[in-house]
Amino acid sequence: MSDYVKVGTLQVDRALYEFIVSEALPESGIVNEQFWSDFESLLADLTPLNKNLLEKRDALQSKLDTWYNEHPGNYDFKEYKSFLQEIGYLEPQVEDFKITSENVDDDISTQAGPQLVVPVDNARYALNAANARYGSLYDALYGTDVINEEDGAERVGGYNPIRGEKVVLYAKEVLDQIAPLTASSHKDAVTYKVTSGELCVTVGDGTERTLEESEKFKGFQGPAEDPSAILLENNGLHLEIQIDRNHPIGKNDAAGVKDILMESATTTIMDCEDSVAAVDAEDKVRVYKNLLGLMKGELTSTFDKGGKEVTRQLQPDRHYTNPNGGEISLHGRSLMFMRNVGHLMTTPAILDGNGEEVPEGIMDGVVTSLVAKHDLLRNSRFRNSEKGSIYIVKPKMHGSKEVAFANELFDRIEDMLGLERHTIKIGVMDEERRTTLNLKNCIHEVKERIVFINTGFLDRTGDEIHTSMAAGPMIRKKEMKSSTWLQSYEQSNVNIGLSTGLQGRAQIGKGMWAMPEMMKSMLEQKHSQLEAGANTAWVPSPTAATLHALHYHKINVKAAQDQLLETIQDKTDEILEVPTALDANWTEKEIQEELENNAQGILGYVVRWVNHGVGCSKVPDIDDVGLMEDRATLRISSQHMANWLHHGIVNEEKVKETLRKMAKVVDGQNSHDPEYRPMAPDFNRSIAFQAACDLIFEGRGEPNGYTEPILHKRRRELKSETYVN
Ligand SMILES: CC(=O)SCCNC(=O)CCNC(=O)[C@H](O)C(C)(C)COP(=O)(O)OP(=O)(O)OC[C@H]1O[C@@H](n2cnc3c(N)ncnc32)[C@H](O)[C@@H]1OP(=O)(O)O
Ligand SMILES: O=CC(=O)O
Ligand SMILES: [Mg+2]
Repeated sequence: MSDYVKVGTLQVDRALYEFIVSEALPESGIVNEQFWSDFESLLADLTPLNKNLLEKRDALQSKLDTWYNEHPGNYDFKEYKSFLQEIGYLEPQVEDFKITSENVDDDISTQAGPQLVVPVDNARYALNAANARYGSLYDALYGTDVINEEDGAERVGGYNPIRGEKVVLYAKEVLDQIAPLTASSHKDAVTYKVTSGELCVTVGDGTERTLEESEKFKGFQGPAEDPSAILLENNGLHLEIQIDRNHPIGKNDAAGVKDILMESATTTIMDCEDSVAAVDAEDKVRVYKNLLGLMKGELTSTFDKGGKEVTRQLQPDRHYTNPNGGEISLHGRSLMFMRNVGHLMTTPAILDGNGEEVPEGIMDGVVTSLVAKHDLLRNSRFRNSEKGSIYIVKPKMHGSKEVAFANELFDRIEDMLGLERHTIKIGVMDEERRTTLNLKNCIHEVKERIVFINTGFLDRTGDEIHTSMAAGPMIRKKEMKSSTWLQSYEQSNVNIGLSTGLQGRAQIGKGMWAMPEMMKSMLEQKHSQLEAGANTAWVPSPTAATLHALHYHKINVKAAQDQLLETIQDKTDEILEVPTALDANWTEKEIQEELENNAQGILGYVVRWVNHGVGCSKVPDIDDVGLMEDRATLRISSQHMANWLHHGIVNEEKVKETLRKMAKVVDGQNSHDPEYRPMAPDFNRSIAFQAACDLIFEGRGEPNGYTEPILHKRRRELKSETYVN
């Protein structure tokens, strides 16, 4: 139960108050009384603006619903577009301009590489993510389906040398592609050494080879004649050949190579948003504490792994001798962004003078910036930003006024925390339809602090369904990825990013690979995001980051972007193509399959969210493929079901029956967990099951189809029940 401390007119939950006063404020250069009084005025000034923006969202949605209802079936496109202009949904476009963001770390501005996302409330995972700047290629290959299990190469039990051999072969082929040797293969190497500043590789017949492009050799560790590590660089990404003839793998390798370490997650998003379940002050403090620990370099996590106690902490930087005998050091950790929540939710962690919950996005902005100020003040043994910037990702904004509001919030936070103007950088998620359509204007509002745009296609799909809910039944979920609106949205995002000068200053990012176990498919497909002009793209795990890094070695993103700059076109009309299936003639089997797949994903995710407070889960779909589910994927599934219900493709009874059936399946999938509370057979008593029902049956009326309001309400209900019992 909440216990509030009165500070001025604010009431601050004691847990949050104590965290701020005793952990976040000391050494930040900010005085307690001043902090709270500035926070109070900031809230007083900005809360009404935040509310107005949310009202505007609802007003526009209501106009859209009315319009679609008045224009059933195939409407006149020109008329539709004029209507969107009239209501201000399509904004008049600003004049051409270029962004001017300064003090952006190279990891963002010029280095192309994978972007990892991690729920920051999980310290073990968050530390793993921060440390995922470098990852073992051998482990990534051995542990995933990239290497097949044929001919005795199964992934079972202890180390399988047949599999190991395949891994080494694959990895050496990677080396041959990234840093080829003159007239030889790395497979033939027997020694690596450094002679007169050059990498010298002796092959099987005793001949000496070197790199085809000698400038790719950047450094080494250990003695030049017998190095323990060789550092290479290609397309701005590093990799390290690790040599140890006493190591179980190295001793069986002719050149003593024990592993190839790949520079992997160049940047990481420490997520406070869709992969996190944080519904009250207790939860928010857990999130903020981990962030503070990361920024002060003090976070540790101790856990049991394979029967052994392991303590994880941040990795130090990496040091090498350069070819000329000098020293070089490289970041040992991924550059961290912090994803704040959007403008929608309020939080009971602070109540304002009227006793009302304050906007959670404002609180996140203030507290995460305060926490990150410790990095700028060098209150840590490590640096996150060498350039003295704070990186915040702002999700779920609709249109340029909402981006302008985020800009104003950041200005105010900078004033409050004594930071220079534009110290706080912004990553703008292009994941709502109104932002996609007005992206140029959105970027313009933050042109001095923007450091990324990213196509969050998952939320964006949810918003596509919700916005045009009344237009008709939507195409099936799996068809969305190839639909016109989505493809044009992806292209338009890159076009606008390039034409507003993001190249060389900021990231143009693409979305999540949501099948964490399908790494072979990822390797086969995710390079297309780079070819489409992205210099970063999201991955769900460190292993995926290491494998995705291979794409950046193959593709020179800057060259791809330069080519795309030649062919920029306006895509507005295509983006406006609503993905309805007005003539659909689905069979009963297809309809049931769609329902069951959506229901399984919803229930599998929601049960862990509501009952266990887990915001991101791997949930099997009906084909038994484990999918990364977070609030954005939940938004899609629940809105899709709500849409088919609304248009009579399915009826309420059928949906309920499917939910009950799939709840039993999900219970079965979780039966190994002693903490798990089954949803069946007493469905009415399961708060998680009720939450899933609400998300579907009330989905049409939820603001922009977001799932947060229902999830928060139901999780709080469960928490209060647990405290009472
Ligand atoms: C639409 C959007 O907004 S997408 C952005 C939000 N989504 C995310 O952030 C996805 C992040 N990924 C995850 O949370 C997880 O990978 C999941 C939930 C998908 C799968 O988790 P699990 O089932 O626990 O994974 P699995 O058992 O295969 O692997 C666990 C190991 O991988 C590590 N791991 C998995 N994901 C991550 C991650 N994102 N960052 C760091 N480490 C990770 C864990 O630390 C653990 O290793 P450890 O034992 O050494 O600590
Ligand atoms: O946040 C990412 C998305 O796809 O949504
Ligand atoms: Mg999103």
